[in-house]
Amino acid sequence: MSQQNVLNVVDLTVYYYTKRGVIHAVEDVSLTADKMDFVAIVGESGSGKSTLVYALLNLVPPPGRIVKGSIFVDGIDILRLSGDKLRRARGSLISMVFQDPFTTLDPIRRVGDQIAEVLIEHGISKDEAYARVGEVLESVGLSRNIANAYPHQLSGGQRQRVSIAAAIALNPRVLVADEPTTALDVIVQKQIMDLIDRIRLSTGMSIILITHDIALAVERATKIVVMYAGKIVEYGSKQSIIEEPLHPYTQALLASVPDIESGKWPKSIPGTPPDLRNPPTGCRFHPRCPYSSDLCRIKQPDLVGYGKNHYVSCWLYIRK
Ligand SMILES: Nc1ncnc2c1ncn2[C@@H]1O[C@H](COP(=O)(O)OP(=O)(O)OP(=O)(O)O)[C@@H](O)[C@H]1O
Ligand code: NI
Repeated sequence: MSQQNVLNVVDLTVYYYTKRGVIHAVEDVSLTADKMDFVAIVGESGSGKSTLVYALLNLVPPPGRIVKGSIFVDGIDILRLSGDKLRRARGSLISMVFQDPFTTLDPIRRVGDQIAEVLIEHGISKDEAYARVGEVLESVGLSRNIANAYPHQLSGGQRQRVSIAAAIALNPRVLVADEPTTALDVIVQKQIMDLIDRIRLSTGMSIILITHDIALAVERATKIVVMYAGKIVEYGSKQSIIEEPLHPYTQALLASVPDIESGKWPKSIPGTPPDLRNPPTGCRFHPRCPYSSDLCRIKQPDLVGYGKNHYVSCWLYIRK
């Protein structure tokens, strides 16, 4: 992996230690993002997508714990930081936009004060912070006057723009977003995605976005990460993944995208995702895989390179 990667995740493993057992939510995940990359993380519910991105900011809630791994942003390992250093890294190196802006915005404070506070905490003077608030609100397509509004006076789309403004106010290298548009209607969803893309292209920020919407990933991403049961099963440039999906799970996911032109119904993937307290042996997808063999039941396949910028974890592609 080159030194130039803005984000470099190495062997990240995150478990939840619940009373009913240890949930293997993210296991040995490695991935990279370059400047201006738009990485879409896809996979069924419960596959570990949110756990992975919360870990990127060292924000996994208890009873979750990062068991091992490194997360380098610009060469700095976020997981080796604590206290003030960690707080400063959040926001200036990597920051996050959540699904529901109500969870991040304080309902009883003006939005401008909330954005300014983030800047002041990072050592910026009050005057400079308020000047930056106006600027960053405009950069997300809002008027400067919005600074005086309270969150409830804004529409859902405006609120999400405010949280994006707060997240990018310190010009982080990486912007992480966990399904940032699911609470919004379709037209506003597109506007917010256009905004995120514009920010990426104008600042060079890397975007890491979780989505349930495969069509959105196909439309916007430069890289696609496919997660299944806490593991990356396939990962690569968007082009290579859609032109030549290798993993049977990726093939099934892409086949589940409704084909509007042909009027075909989407195919759902037979079976259900496994219980991560006791994941299947070998390849975690083997119980649902139409191609599974004895080897798949016994031994976990490594994530191996297949062509340029394309990695897959499947025995079908490993010379035995
Ligand atoms: N706070 C928590 N305590 C215990 N287990 C958790 C917690 N958060 C997530 N998990 C478990 O970790 C696994 C991965 O969950 P995660 O939320 O990361 O998946 P996801 O891919 O983001 O799912 P979704 O698409 O539904 O948002 C699941 O088995 C889930 O039940
Ligand atoms: Ni999630």
